[in-house]
Amino acid sequence: MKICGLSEPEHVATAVRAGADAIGFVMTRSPRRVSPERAAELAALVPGHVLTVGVFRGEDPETVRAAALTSGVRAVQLHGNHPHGDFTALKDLGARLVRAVDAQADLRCGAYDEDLLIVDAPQAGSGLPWDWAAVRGRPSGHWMLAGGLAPANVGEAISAARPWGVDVSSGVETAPGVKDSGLIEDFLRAVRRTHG
Ligand SMILES: O=C(O)c1ccccc1NCC(=O)[C@H](O)[C@H](O)COP(=O)(O)O
Repeated sequence: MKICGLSEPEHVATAVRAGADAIGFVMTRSPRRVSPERAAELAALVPGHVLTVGVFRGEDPETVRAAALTSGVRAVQLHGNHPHGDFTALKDLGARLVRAVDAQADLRCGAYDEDLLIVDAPQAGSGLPWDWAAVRGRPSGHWMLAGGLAPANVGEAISAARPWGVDVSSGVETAPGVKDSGLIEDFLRAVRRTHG
């Protein structure tokens, strides 16, 4: 269970307390953008058993590397059509590599030497639901479902796609970039309920 796009200590604390496995800091163009320095302050609040993830889209590997080192995140998530070479260039960073793509992409986790695959909506961070059932049985390895998930629909989405994990941002917000502690708790509770 990953909660993405956090920018306030209060919401980091809520996500950790409520049982998130991973927390994402968006360091690319977005209403959720935080600087690498701000991400470092937030990452320092996260205990070791929760993975901190820096989210990027379209930046070159050296920019990603610099931001990852400044922020101290333990994983980097490259969104969209990053070439295989970008993952290869970051292999020695010492961070886990996450590839986030839409359902049209190669859905084999590891095909780009990544450690984790996220299958997302065509428009990342839009909060728009998509046809989750269409990917059922297609991705291989460790993969998370994202895109339009929320407390009220995550159970249905898990049943439809059968992912290894789930990732949310807009669905735990009251406006783009404004997280809500109650919604974060509701989301994590709904996921646990689905898994019995
Ligand atoms: O959140 C953004 O604005 C964003 C911008 C650019 C690349 C990635 C971005 N977000 C990644 C995520 O938060 C999640 O992986 C996922 O897309 C969340 O989708 P949703 O729950 O529909 O907001």
